[in-house]
Amino acid sequence: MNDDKKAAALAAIAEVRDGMLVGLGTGSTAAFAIAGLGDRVAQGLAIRAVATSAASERLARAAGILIVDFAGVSRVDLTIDGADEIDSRLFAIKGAGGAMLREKIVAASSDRMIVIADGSKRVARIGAAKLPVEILPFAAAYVLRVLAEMGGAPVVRADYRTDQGNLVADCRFTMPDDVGTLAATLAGIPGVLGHGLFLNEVDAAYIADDGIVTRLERSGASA
Ligand SMILES: O=C[C@H](O)[C@H](O)[C@H](O)COP(=O)(O)O
Repeated sequence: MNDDKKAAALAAIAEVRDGMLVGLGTGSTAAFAIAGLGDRVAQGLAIRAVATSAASERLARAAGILIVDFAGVSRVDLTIDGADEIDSRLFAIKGAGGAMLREKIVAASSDRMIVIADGSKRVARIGAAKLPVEILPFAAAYVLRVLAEMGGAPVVRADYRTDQGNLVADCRFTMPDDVGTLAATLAGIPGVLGHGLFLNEVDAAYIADDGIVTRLERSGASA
């Protein structure tokens, strides 16, 4: 599985060119991309990067990648990130590592966003993975009530805060056909700061099975 994570990551970082501002994802698959980019930087690749988590920022700095503060960045050239599930529509569930809020912001700012994954993440339709929801602590009881009333059976991660100091509740919704309505409803709950449904952000996916990397493009093209 790790070999496939690495294969997908190395295929995706081949898209990174000199001068790019690169969004660095979070998680074990993104870590392979960060390490691979570090190797290319050591060989002369000139890039700057923004990180979607404190953990990825640490990894990137240790790998010799120049990190800039995303607060001053309005546009990223290319973001490479992992996912917990991805389907052929390039709908993804993210956030098992709790980084989905920053990940979605950086993805939204990116001209191109690539998901990298081993084949275990590829599904016919997203929905089996837990759907993480980031909650302002002040709003916790109210938001948890609403999520429960929506059928999400929320479970708050114990002893856990996001990089922004917020709570995460993992939900189990029966994924409707109209998943966009679920995404919009969740985003509209006062006190919800973000959630792990990525429906519009992913432009391409590199998915590796037994060393064979398949590229899916939002247009439907595959290589
Ligand atoms: O919050 C975590 C991120 O969304 C990760 O990109 C996602 O959970 C995939 O992580 P991994 O590559 O470790 O499976």
